[in-house]
Amino acid sequence: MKSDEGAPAVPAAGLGVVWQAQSASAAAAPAHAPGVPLAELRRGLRRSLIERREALAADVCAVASALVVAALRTHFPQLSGLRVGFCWPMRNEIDLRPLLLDWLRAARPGFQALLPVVVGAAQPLAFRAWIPGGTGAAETPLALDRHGIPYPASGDFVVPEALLVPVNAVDAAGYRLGYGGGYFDRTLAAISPRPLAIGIGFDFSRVATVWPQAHDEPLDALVSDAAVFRFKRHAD
Ligand SMILES: Nc1nc2c(c(=O)[nH]1)N(C=O)[C@@H](CNc1ccc(C(=O)N[C@@H](CCC(=O)O)C(=O)O)cc1)CN2
Ligand SMILES: Nc1ncnc2c1ncn2[C@@H]1O[C@H](COP(=O)(O)OP(=O)(O)OP(=O)(O)O)[C@@H](O)[C@H]1O
Repeated sequence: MKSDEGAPAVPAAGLGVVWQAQSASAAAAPAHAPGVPLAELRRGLRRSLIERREALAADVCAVASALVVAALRTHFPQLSGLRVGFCWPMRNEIDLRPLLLDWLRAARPGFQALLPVVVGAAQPLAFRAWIPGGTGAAETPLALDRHGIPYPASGDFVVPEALLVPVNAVDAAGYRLGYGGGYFDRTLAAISPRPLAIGIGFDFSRVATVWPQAHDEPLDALVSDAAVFRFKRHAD
């Protein structure tokens, strides 16, 4: 299969799917250190999991990325025909670029790879198409945003149908912690219809609770290097 050339040899269908109920009660914070403000607990959890990931060796990150890519191919094949937002990896995040590049080369009608554009600190993210070199089409010029992350410097804004959302922590109900900017929560709340939201991260990012807040938007699924988790919606 041409599109898999160069990909590390990992089992494509070896990862199981776990269904988890996303109940209203799961959103109620369970017992925690009495007297410690939730914002502080969330900050501490975010910091410790980012530190754990940043301490990983490059080859560990590469293997985890290959496993996540294999699971996305197997369990979410519909993504290859959608407008898919993903993130340029930073600080040892899972690297999805080889997958998006494969899907660009496959050129299924309707597919676009989109990168976020930070428009403003309290704004939802916008998205622009990413076309890397070597696809035959004009390459998208990248610039660095206020956080030092590459983003497409020009092009129309495009509304994503699915978002591959990096997680620093994710809980049993599908709530996540990012970097504390609130960007993805604002983005998921702003786009209608709501895009399919798939969390992407290391399996050690899974925790019992992130003490979700009123503004937190739950994920539909999480793909880690160990399994695929689907968060079932309960009719509220
Ligand atoms: N690779 C990648 N790109 C992404 C995201 C992401 O999670 N991963 N984002 C996902 O939303 C957006 C960027 N969000 C970010 C939010 C905060 C910081 C940041 O550096 N925050 C400071 C602390 C800020 C504060 O003082 O509160 C830090 O972590 O040091 C970086 C990116 C869009 N691009
Ligand atoms: N829909 C929203 N409307 C207004 N403010 C919001 C919204 N969503 C999040 N925020 C604000 O953003 C701030 C950070 O939120 P939170 O700690 O959940 O970020 P995060 O999910 O870790 O960040 P990110 O999505 O950027 O990775 C909070 O102070 C919150 O009030």
